[in-house]
Formats: sequence, C-alpha cells, structure tokens
Amino acid sequence: MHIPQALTIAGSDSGGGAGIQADLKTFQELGVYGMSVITAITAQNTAGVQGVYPIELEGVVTQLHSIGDDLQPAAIKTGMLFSADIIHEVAIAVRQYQWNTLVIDPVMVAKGGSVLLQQQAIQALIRELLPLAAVITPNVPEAELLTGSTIHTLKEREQAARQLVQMGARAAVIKGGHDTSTPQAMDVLFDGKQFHYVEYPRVDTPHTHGTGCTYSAAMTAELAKGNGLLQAVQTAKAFVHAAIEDGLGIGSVHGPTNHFAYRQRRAVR
Ligand SMILES: Nc1ncnc2c1ncn2[C@@H]1O[C@H](COP(=O)(O)OP(=O)(O)OP(=O)(O)O)[C@@H](O)[C@H]1O
Ligand SMILES: Cc1ncc(CO)c(N)n1
Repeated sequence: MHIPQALTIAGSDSGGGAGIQADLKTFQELGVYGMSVITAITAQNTAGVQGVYPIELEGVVTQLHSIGDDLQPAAIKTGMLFSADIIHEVAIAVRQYQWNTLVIDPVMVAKGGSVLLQQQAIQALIRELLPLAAVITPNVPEAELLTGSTIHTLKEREQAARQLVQMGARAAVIKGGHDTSTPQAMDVLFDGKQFHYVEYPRVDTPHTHGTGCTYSAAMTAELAKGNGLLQAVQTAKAFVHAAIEDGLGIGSVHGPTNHFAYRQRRAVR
C-alpha cells in the first residue's frame, strides 16, 4: 500500500491548535503520513503565548538529516522558523534532499502579537527560502512585510501575489482572513500565469487559533497526494472552512479549529 508522506518544519503549540500539532492532525485527517522537524517549543494556549523556547540549531539540523537520510516526504511545509540561522539550515536541507514541493507559511506573529519570527530573519526568509517555494501563503500583514508594499484593495493583493512570484516563489496565495470588510473570506492564488479566487462566507467566531497552519498543512497534504496546486488550494479551503465553522469550543479565549470536521462531514454525506 502506498501512503503519501508529508513533512512539517514548524514550532510546537502546547495548546494543540496551531503549529506542529495542527499540521500533523491535518495530515492524518487527509490520509497522509506526517513527519515533523520541531524548530521551537511554544508554551501556548487559547489565551496567548506564555513562552517561546527555540531548539538549539544542532537539534534542528539533526532532525532535518534524520528525515532526509531515510524518509521521502512528497511535500514539505514550513511554519514557525523563528531565526535566520534556522532558515539558513532549512534552505540547505531543502536543496540537498530536493524537497521540491515546498509550501511556505511565513508565520511571523501569533494572533495575540507574540513574535514567532525574529525581525532580522525576514530578509533570510526572502533571500534563502522564498525562491525554493512551490507556493507561499502569507496573510495580508505578512505579505506587506515580504513585499514592502501596503495592501488595502484586491488589486493590491493581486499585485503582491505577482510580486512574490517575481521574488522567486512559483506561486502565492494571499489570504483574506484578516479583511473583515467583506462578508466573504477570499484568498487570491497567483499560479505564475493566472489569478484564482477561492472563497467561502466569513464565519463570525473568535475561535480561529491555528487557521493559517491548518490551511497550509491541508495544501501540503493534497500536494503530497499528487494533486495540482489549484485543486490542493480548493480542498485546503474546504478543510479549513469546515474546521472554523464547526469550532470545538475548547479553552477560554481564541479556541482551536475542528480538525475532525471535514472528514466527519464527508462521512455523513
Ligand atoms: N472567520 C473566518 N471565516 C472563514 N474563513 C476564515 C476566517 N478566518 C480565516 N479564514 C480563512 O482561513 C484561512 C487561513 O487564513 P488566516 O488569514 O486566518 O491565516 P493566518 O492569519 O495566517 O492564521 P494564523 O493566525 O493561524 O497564522 C484562509 O483561507 C482564510 O480565508
Ligand atoms: C507554534 C505556532 N506556529 C504558528 C502559529 C500561528 O498561528 C502559532 N500561534 N504557533
């Protein structure tokens, strides 16, 4: 039996809603065998981030080699990378092991404002990792920092997606989760040739902890199965929308999404 395999390189979220935990749950729900390289431990819950503890560089490098020397992930995603040094080592491993289907979720700050990527690491992300990306999935504030442009309108989002491709990514998805001015949560995909618009109604809920991680992990899982990018983005959008809509009501503040929801809905159909 062939099981598609995927790798996440990201931070641990003790609360289980974002980071490595969200990624592995999403891989499993979509029928993909998940592996992980942990870059940092965060002490985190639905109220916020209580602590960030980066893994020492040698520990990250050894994990990368443990995977690359033995296992063959068909798709890889990055989430919280924290430092320029970690980004540098990840870029070396991506090239060495020819991890060509790379999804970059350029995680920079948690929803409560805690720093998950050091300021001086943004340039390393742009220079070293972005040119290796099959797709990069920033939200609007992340896209602004990566491109150096302010983004208010749809035209500006399209321009930013095009610019990220000019900067070396093969494709870019600019997410619309932060734009509460429209009733639709619309994401713009530029695949290097064309724009595609993937949207679902915005869900009025405080329980959106880990949406970005879950979305990019679902995309990675679908790419690991051999699906094309547009199909992967569409399935990922359906997955994260179900996860937001059927929120679990766990924790006291910004609860996690429901990683079971997409599979459970399909089972009852
Ligand atoms: N309230 C909502 N209702 C419906 N869809 C949403 C909502 N919030 C976010 N989304 C969708 O969830 C996906 C993840 O986007 P989001 O903008 O939340 O990512 P993010 O800000 O990177 O998340 P994170 O804070 O977890 O890093 C996108 O497809 C976005 O459109
Ligand atoms: C570990 C981790 N990665 C990513 C995010 C962004 O949601 C988070 N809150 N925590």
